[in-house]
Amino acid sequence: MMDSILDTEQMYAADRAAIARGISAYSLIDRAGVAAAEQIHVRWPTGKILVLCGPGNNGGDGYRLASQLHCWGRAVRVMEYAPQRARSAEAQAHREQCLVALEPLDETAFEAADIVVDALLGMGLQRPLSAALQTVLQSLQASSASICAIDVPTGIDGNGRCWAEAPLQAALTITFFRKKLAHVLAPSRFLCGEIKVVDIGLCEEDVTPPSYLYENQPALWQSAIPWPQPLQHKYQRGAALVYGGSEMTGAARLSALACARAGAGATTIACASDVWAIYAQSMQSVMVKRWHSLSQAAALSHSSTYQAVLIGPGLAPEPSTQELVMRSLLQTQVSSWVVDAGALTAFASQPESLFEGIHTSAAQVILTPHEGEFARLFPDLALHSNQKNKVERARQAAARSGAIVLLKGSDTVVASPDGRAAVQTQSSPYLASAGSGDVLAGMMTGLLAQGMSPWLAANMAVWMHSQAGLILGAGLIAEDLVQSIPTIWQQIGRMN
Ligand SMILES: NC(=O)C1=CN([C@@H]2O[C@H](COP(=O)(O)OP(=O)(O)OC[C@H]3O[C@@H](n4cnc5c(N)ncnc54)[C@H](O)[C@@H]3O)[C@@H](O)[C@H]2O)[C@@H](O)CC1
Ligand SMILES: Nc1ncnc2c1ncn2[C@@H]1O[C@H](COP(=O)(O)OP(=O)(O)O)[C@@H](O)[C@H]1O
Ligand SMILES: [K+]
Repeated sequence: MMDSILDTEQMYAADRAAIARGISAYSLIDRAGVAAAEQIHVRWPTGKILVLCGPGNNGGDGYRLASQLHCWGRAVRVMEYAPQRARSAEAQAHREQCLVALEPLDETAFEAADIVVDALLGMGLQRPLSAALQTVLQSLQASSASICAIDVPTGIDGNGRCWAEAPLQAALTITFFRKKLAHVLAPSRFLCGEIKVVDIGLCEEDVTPPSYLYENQPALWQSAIPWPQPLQHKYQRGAALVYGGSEMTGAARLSALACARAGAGATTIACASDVWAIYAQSMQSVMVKRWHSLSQAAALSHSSTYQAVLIGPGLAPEPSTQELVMRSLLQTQVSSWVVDAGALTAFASQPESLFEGIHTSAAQVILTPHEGEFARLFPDLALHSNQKNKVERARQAAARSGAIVLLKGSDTVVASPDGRAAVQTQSSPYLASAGSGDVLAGMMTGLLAQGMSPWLAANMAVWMHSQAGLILGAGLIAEDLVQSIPTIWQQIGRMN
């Protein structure tokens, strides 16, 4: 079973479940403090340590880890923020037992420390930081000390919401039991630096109901990889259809090549007859089929010739695209569909009709919007009009549309209507390049054509795409992503 990712509420609930089965709240802080001290000692074996303790249980962890580091002979100072504030009994107990002298917070001391441990505020943050605390964070950031955050860098809560003008940027973040949303979603993930998850005695059974949110890692889809079988011919490996546009013909070509390299045995581009020559001249392994009318185009996906269809890359966001999507999808016999780009924007004025089509269709659909396309289909769930986090927004969109929603970005989220969701946490900003999304959609279609379930194909494609971005790095263009797919397959092959 994969480790799940928790939101703040789920973490507090897991805490309560662990306490109910006999681990005391005092010992949770005890374990957290000792485990964090170990990590700090290993990462920075020498140097003067300053621990900043806040008024909550995050501060409780700070007192405990300071004592532990002191026992190991480290030079440690402890400074308190809001010491007079009422705290939990267990945080108070750890404060009283602290083996290091408690000093008032003094910003001039930051520069003298080699390592500053931020145990000011943790995931329980609920309101904007006071101006005084923001100033403390600013002087800490300006100092030359290495910053180690306990649970989360002060200024962001467990769900990744930012409550500070300038939250702290840590070099290392030590968190407990499981990663929280703040550790996987952008931009908070980038404030954490390296992230270490340590054990404090909680177990997956303490998370009830289960979170169903995971990091997108090979363990999620590895056992379902469609390796070709010795006796298969190309159509048994899987056939895919990619609808090509009439103006931006490059998009569908990139998608089709990525689809073929992802392993579809036969990939076909379908396009209007007047642009057939453009496609036919430039494609070799990919077949090109021409249609003369919209009904002919739609009919191509009414038979079971193909196992997967991709519609959208390079298609104009206009009524004819909307009509093509509806007419092809409603009567399709192809089980898996990817709807992307122009085919998403075509429904901007009436997203409900797309969702109705998806609910009515026999196909399983993956929608692959970036935030802009997402805002057109789900305006109330858009980034700046909804306070909810990206996982929640994608989950609601999936439930509403009946499709798997793959919401792109530096923290791509895949959410299924059944509630499962996954976040891609390792990626490359060089993927922000024209045509990169077309390659992603194509790879997904290739995996679907080979019979992978939409949930797994979506996640595997996102992972492969990110991996290609990480390997290629600076200078990559979408064509390179296509070229690198065999290397990614070799990498996956070596994992097995
Ligand atoms: N299983 C767990 O979740 C465990 C959590 N532990 C620690 O406990 C922390 C959570 O503890 P708490 O719930 O006490 O929360 P925090 O320590 O994060 O802080 C909450 C406290 O700060 C106050 N506060 C909230 N927003 C504020 C603001 N903007 N300015 C000033 N004060 C503010 C609150 O009134 C409360 O007193 C975690 O981050 C973690 O470090 C560990 O002790 C052990 C186990
Ligand atoms: N800053 C970033 N870091 C990592 N990946 C990114 C970043 N920005 C975009 N991407 C990825 O690059 C791809 C871009 O897709 P899309 O926006 O559809 O572009 P296009 O339409 O030009 O192909 C998506 O897979 C997205 O997740
Ligand atoms: K903290």
